[in-house]
Amino acid sequence: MGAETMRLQAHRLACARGERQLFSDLNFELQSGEALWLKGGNGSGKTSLLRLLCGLGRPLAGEVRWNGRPIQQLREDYHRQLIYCGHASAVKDDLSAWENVATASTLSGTACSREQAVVALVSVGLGGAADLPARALSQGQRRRVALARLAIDPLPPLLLLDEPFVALDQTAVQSLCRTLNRHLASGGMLIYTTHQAQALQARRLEQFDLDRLLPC
Ligand SMILES: Nc1ncnc2c1ncn2[C@@H]1O[C@H](COP(=O)(O)OP(=O)(O)OP(=O)(O)O)[C@@H](O)[C@H]1O
Repeated sequence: MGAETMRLQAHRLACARGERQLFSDLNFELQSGEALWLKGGNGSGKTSLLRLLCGLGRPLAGEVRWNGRPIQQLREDYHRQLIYCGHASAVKDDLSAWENVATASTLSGTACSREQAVVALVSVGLGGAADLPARALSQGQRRRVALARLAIDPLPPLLLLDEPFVALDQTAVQSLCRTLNRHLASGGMLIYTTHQAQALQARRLEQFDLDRLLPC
């Protein structure tokens, strides 16, 4: 990741879904080694905000900036800087668990062998399912397949994780926390949602509660 200081900024962001405006004038800045915990009740806009931050959604107003430049200008250059792990895990039914991990890693710029993918699956407690087609896995297991990508180094600097701890047992939660803490300690950045506090360590760990934003 290098010693370069990275910076993600949300600048006066406003977001609407359907007829409803979820938030406006939302601002924050995140730098290397820092984490942001997005809090808020169901429907408060956490997923919508993560989608704006990774460029999958367009804000009603304001902009997301990476190292001072709007992400709309950076496009692929920005996408290579991040992993977005959404609610609905992007796992392909026809591929085996290890093929899913290797494909996700390769597509995000880190070549991955079968052996590396299996080691990553072991770290999320799924080593025994490496050769099973994803369609044969439970929702929790599919989630672990998606998260196994995070166990393959090097990771891009920015991780955007929507409810990463859901459906994981205690061992898998601890393993994921270790991975995320390593990422933060090496200068990576993390934005995540969760309804349960986790033992994450960062140079700065901010909480942002979408329920506490002023009504639009
Ligand atoms: N595709 C869509 N079209 C219209 N409205 C949507 C769409 N997706 C989400 N919404 C609405 O936007 C609001 C915020 O949804 P969002 O998924 O961002 O909330 P959340 O905080 O992530 O919720 P949860 O904790 O339940 O995952 C909700 O009221 C939801 O109904």
